[in-house]
Amino acid sequence: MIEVSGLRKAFGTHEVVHDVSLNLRPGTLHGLVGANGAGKTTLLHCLYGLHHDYQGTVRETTGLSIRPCTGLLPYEPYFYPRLTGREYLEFTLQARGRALVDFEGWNQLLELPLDQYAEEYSAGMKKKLALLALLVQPFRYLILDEPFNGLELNTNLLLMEILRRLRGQGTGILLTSHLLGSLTELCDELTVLADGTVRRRYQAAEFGQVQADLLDGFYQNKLAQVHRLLPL
Ligand SMILES: Nc1ncnc2c1ncn2[C@@H]1O[C@H](COP(=O)(O)OP(=O)(O)OP(=O)(O)O)[C@@H](O)[C@H]1O
Repeated sequence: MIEVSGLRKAFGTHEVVHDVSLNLRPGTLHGLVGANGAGKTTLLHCLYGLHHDYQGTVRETTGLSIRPCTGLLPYEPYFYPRLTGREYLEFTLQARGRALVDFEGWNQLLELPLDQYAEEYSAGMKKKLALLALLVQPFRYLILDEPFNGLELNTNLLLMEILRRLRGQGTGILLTSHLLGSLTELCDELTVLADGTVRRRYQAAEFGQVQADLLDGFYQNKLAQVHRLLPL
């Protein structure tokens, strides 16, 4: 299991993650929700080791080093210029010292033009390529930052089934999304972040309360403001 304990992360003097603790267990789907700027991406980057200058601990409890057994889907995947989709996939395998595999089975699902330059893909195609690079190799953990964002409806439904299957095979998956319905349909556990702290955790049996907790007070205040700005 990946265990995060007492995590604090600042950019300069601005602390954006304050004393966050959470666990990611193998064979579970753990959703992370929170407003824009709540600290979700920063937390994921600390877990994956993209930030090292944090306080607290992030560890795999069996002693594994996290990065080699974990795949990260970044919020905005970046691709080197003049690299085709296929070359990018080959590069990601080689970078981890893995043998090349046949991509076609997975690409029958995502239907990418693998021989075109990845930098020329649409935003949704780039997201699919970054996902494909994770799906063609085995990982004990996956960290997915907004995996559904920008994907067409069919692919989102496929992705949900793929994530359920990976969970069934024992993968521990931590994902962020602003699509609450997708998270409550998919996840075993939700953590709500607000202003860099854990506001509340929910187990699946409690998911019915999440929408009311997250939205009702916020939405009623904003709705009153809309009515003030646009009186009928
Ligand atoms: N490189 C950086 N330098 C300075 N501040 C940063 C940096 N990255 C993030 N922040 C700040 O950290 C806070 C948390 O940002 P973060 O991207 O983690 O939020 P988020 O919850 O993922 O938001 P969103 O839902 O909009 O993606 C924000 O106030 C943001 O401005």
